[in-house]
Amino acid sequence: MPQDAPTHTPGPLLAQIESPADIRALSVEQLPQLCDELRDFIVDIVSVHGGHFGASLGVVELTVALHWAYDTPSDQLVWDVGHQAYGHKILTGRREAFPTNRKYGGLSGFPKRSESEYDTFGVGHASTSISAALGMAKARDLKGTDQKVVAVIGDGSMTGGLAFEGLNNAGATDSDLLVVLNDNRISIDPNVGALHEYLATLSASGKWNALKGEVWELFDKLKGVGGGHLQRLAARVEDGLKAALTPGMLFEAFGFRYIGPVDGHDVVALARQLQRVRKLGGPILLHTLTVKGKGFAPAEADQVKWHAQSSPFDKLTGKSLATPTPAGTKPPKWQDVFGDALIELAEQDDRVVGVTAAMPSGTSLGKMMAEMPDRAFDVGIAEMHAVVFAAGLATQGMRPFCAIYSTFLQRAYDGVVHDVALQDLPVVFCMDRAGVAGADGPTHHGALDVSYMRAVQNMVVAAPMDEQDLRDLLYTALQHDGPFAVRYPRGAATGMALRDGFEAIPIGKGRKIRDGADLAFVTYGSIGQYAVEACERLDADGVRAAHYDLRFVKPIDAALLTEVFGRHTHVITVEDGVRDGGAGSAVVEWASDAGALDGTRVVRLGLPDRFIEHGSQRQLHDEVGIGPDGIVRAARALLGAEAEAA
Ligand SMILES: Cc1ncc(C[n+]2csc(CCOP(=O)(O)OP(=O)(O)O)c2C)c(N)n1
Ligand SMILES: CC(=O)[C@@H](O)[C@H](O)COP(=O)(O)O
Ligand SMILES: [Mg+2]
Repeated sequence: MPQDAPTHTPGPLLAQIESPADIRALSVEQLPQLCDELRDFIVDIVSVHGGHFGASLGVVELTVALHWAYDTPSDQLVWDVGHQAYGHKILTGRREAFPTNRKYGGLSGFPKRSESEYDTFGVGHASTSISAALGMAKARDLKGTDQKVVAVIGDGSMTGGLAFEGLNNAGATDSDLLVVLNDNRISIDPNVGALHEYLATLSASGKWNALKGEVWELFDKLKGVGGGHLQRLAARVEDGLKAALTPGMLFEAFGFRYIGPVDGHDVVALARQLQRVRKLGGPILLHTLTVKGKGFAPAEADQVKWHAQSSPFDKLTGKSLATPTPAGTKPPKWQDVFGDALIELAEQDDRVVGVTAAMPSGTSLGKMMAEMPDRAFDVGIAEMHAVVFAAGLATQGMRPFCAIYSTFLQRAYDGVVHDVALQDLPVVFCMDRAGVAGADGPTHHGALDVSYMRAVQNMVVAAPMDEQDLRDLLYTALQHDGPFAVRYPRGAATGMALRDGFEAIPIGKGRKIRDGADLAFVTYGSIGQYAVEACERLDADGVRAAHYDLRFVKPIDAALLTEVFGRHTHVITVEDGVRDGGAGSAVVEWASDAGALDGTRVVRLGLPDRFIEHGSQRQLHDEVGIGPDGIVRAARALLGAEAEAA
């Protein structure tokens, strides 16, 4: 357990739960107490250590009821996204380790197969649970075993196309599969789309459900009396009425037996319901209604804010316990620089529109949605759709800026290639959370975008070293008549003074940050700030390093690299992304093609060819050697090795 993780005391019943078998030993009447204690424990831990919050509070009863009614880990429980699985982790042998959640070397914030046999499927990205669960169910059928498979998916995650692909496939099979639709009527931000509206009508169908009972009773009576003609007529009317009025008709049409909506906070009723459902066969969808943040008043009142918490808070009032930063001293977040710049661009140019896939707060596109609701679109958790939708907008002369986290854009790669680049459409990919994302870990690191974007024909691929450059690159992208990708990281930018307005940057033009005779750093993106620090530290050693900021990996700045390779025999490239195919590769490929490599040693610093776990961004940068220490070390090693060889 990391050293700085204080211990927390669970309630008496929770303290006895070492595994779900202990939950199953409880009577159903004891479950409410277990839920109360579990909820308190989650609040206790997150109030000190931070993490995702509202979603786990909302599924406390569902989690307890599932582990009570199902025989986990033999029965397979698949969580979608997994940010709501804190209760599951705590109940499945990880209570004592839970204070290490999301910390460097500690538990993962998401279910992870290597962490526990109860984590049946690794998650972090949304909408995968139904497909994965169906795969497990099919494997079971093929192997002739009899375990049950349950997918738990939220209403937001259900807006993803992948979820529908899973439903479509599952509903056409006779495999036993339970999908629990945990409907709390919110995503990270307010949920959107027609499905959201549909679910709202189902949720409101409580009155109909009551009436329905009476209507079906009447039909049963009618069928039991009178002659055959009356019975047949009653049966036909009943079928017709059911088809027309049954809540969940959409899911029934997908081949699922729909049950619900049920109160997801009545743990006793829910546990009994699940016990009954476990005995049924075929694809079933159980629709539970829950409240995100349940039981913690501030989180219920502001569900967007309490989706996750990064700093400590008072566990009674919710008041932040973080040391306040004096006003005006906090550098802006990269995402806000983007969000503000986009509004300015949109004010200047009617063609500018914004697109996000369910991340208005995270990308700060929400600012434009608030100011220009007609020109900024949240399309739901639907990255592929977002990209193709943007492509469609671009065919009609609009200039879409697609703000998508680097990691989530992976899901839309075919749209990037087939729908945007191949048609040379002017879509701007604003790839937020590029580089290591931090506590969310490997599912969320934006590790691959430099490599995957570099490979795409027609694409301009850029990254700002500071926020002035981000603004200017966005402006440059707007002037460009083809696809353009720009990446920037999670967290705070430099805090530099920004000039008014924008300046176009010639496409493919990097810049020299400083001269130096002993070696050259060639950096790509905001990680270049570490090289600035490294240069200062090397100065103190009497090593004079030059520093070049590439800005573009495609097209790459041939003039700048001609200077680098013309003047230096020691070059270190630095990037916050995988080394394979990344900016360093681009530099070496250019030098090789240009015949400029001759005698020059190039060291490429970046993410290695393995998945990087979670921790703070700085811890992870240091781990892989792209923090200031690592850069200085690499420089000394390179120069030292040469000195030794001489
Ligand atoms: C592919 C993908 N896109 C976006 C996200 C970011 N994301 C994480 S949770 C979430 C909202 C999920 O909403 P819902 O399924 O309703 O769960 P809730 O938080 O309401 O419990 C989003 C958009 C993601 N994890 N994966
Ligand atoms: C679970 C999920 O995908 C999001 O909640 C994600 O953790 C948000 O990350 P940021 O905090 O970087 O917006
Ligand atoms: Mg939801």
